[in-house]
Amino acid sequence: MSTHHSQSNSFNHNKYRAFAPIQKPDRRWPNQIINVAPDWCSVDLRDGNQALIEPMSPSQKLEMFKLLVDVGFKEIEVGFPAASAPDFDFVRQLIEEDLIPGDVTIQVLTQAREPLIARSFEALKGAKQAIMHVYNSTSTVQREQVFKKSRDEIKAMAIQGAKWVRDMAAAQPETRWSFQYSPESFTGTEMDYALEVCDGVIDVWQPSVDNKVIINLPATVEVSTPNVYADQIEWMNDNISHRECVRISLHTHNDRGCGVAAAELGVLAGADRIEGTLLGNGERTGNMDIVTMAMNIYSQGVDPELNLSDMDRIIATVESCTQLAVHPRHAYAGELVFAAFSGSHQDAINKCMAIDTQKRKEDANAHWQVAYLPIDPRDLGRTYQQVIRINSQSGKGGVAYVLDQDYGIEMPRWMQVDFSPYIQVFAEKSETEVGSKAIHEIFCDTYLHSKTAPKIGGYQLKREGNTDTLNAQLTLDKQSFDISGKGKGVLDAFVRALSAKIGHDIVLLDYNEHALPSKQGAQNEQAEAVAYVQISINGHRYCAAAICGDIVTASMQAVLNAFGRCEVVV
Ligand SMILES: CC(=O)SCCNC(=O)CCNC(=O)[C@H](O)C(C)(C)COP(=O)(O)OP(=O)(O)OC[C@H]1O[C@@H](n2cnc3c(N)ncnc32)[C@H](O)[C@@H]1OP(=O)(O)O
Ligand SMILES: CC(C)C(=O)C(=O)O
Ligand SMILES: [Mg+2]
Repeated sequence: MSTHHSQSNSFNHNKYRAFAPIQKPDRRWPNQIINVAPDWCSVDLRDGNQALIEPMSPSQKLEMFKLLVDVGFKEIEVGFPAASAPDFDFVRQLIEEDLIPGDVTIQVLTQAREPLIARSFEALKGAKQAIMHVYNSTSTVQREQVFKKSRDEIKAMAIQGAKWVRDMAAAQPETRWSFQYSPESFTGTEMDYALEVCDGVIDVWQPSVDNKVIINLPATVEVSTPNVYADQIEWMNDNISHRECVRISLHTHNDRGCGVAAAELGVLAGADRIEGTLLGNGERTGNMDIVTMAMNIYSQGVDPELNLSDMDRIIATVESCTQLAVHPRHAYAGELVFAAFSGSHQDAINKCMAIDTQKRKEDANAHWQVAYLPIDPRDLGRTYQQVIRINSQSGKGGVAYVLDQDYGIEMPRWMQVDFSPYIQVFAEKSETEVGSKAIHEIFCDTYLHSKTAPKIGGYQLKREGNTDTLNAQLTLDKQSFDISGKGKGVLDAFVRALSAKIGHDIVLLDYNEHALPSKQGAQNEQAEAVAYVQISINGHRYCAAAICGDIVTASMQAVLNAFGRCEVVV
């Protein structure tokens, strides 16, 4: 019986076949952990570059190279010099202008073709140390359909390539050479055959423990779940000849979205080295993203041996060199990856951050345990502004956090409850994010700048025993009037005086005050204080605040501002 799916030509799963997992009863990698960083090799300037709409210009390449050096890469694939004059010239520039630090080894890629290998050696003339990376495709599909060659013929191509590399390197002894071989499309290659080819190349190069060869096992196209890749790597790790003289390197792509996962599982399976690019630019869906993998390692308390703390520079450089924007949700680097808009997340982040701040005062290495934030955003130069952001999904905690961080306004909880709906209504109406300036303006308009509130002109206070006697002069609409009252404390006396004046009982429900941080850049400026009050008149509650150099005036003005919000007229 035909189904809708089988009738459709354009979306027909029947033309695909499941990837056959390899049988591996002795699988060990699931029980391993990554407790040391692998050796990293950046291929931004080669695999990343060859995938761009417009390959990098010489100045972009140099900018990228400098970034890679500063981040801490010790091995950098700088190009495919036989491909084009700009690729060749860039390698020459690095060598002739002595731009390669002593502890950095450059690497170039070449096909297993004599003229291309010769051109690549020419490009590397005068290099102190270098890796010559030669590849040929070994997969069934490539053998049968692209090269139309038998297994033996493809193996012979690899071995011949290895011999050319060996012999041409011997002719340039001033350079300390390392050799790298990639059975390209390794994951689509029968394992016994991939092993046979790699062993053949190793046999030509005769590595030693002191001069190892690199066998790079690429997932040129990601075709399986990452566990299958890990099985393949573990199998190669167990069976390759002269393992002690070989660095097993991984080079994964991201076709199924698991390039990082495959590389991580491959390291569990015994690999020593990882090739990838910063933020994952590369062929099709990209190369394995080294930023993500290194940060994953970092987040487990292991030194990734790359310094990614200047994430803004990494993003800016990658974007300007590749002309590709970093996705706002890109792991660790995206603009939104540490941002919390939703109220419950903000609440949890706030509470955990408060505890973390205390913990960190005592121990800089205290365990980072902040809900919703797998790592401390400050490690990557991110600020709290990028963490707590306000829109219609936010709650009182987030709004309070923004006012506190940007304006030093530490709203008490009862006022947060009162204030939150004002922001909610604004966010719903504007249908946009509400910035901290707008939040502050709404706070001032709501609580500080009541047009109908009288202003304190002056006051006199006398204390006898426990009783304060207060006379205060108020102004409203250019008219002045006096009020007076007695109470236990200034505020009590003031509230009684005002109640008597208006003929309604005012009940002071809540009161908080604190000093405000001095404004940035202001010198010798008198510190200001803020007072927050909640009063009740005729069963209705009103909140307000006031800011003043004198806390007594601030507290009385806050009561007046709250009073100004009610409908009762003096
Ligand atoms: C998975 C990867 O990323 S591999 C790296 C891929 N990167 C690039 O290709 C970018 C740089 N490449 C180039 O600029 C060009 O391909 C060049 C200059 C290297 C070669 O260009 P051309 O000589 O025109 O050959 P072309 O690229 O079409 O290659 C196809 C030929 O090379 C052969 N070939 C391809 N790869 C290899 C290899 N690794 N080893 C030996 N021969 C190879 C093919 O069988 C084919 O041979 P044929 O012409 O006899 O059919
Ligand atoms: C040249 C090789 C390593 C490559 O880029 C790939 O297979 O993806
Ligand atoms: Mg690749």
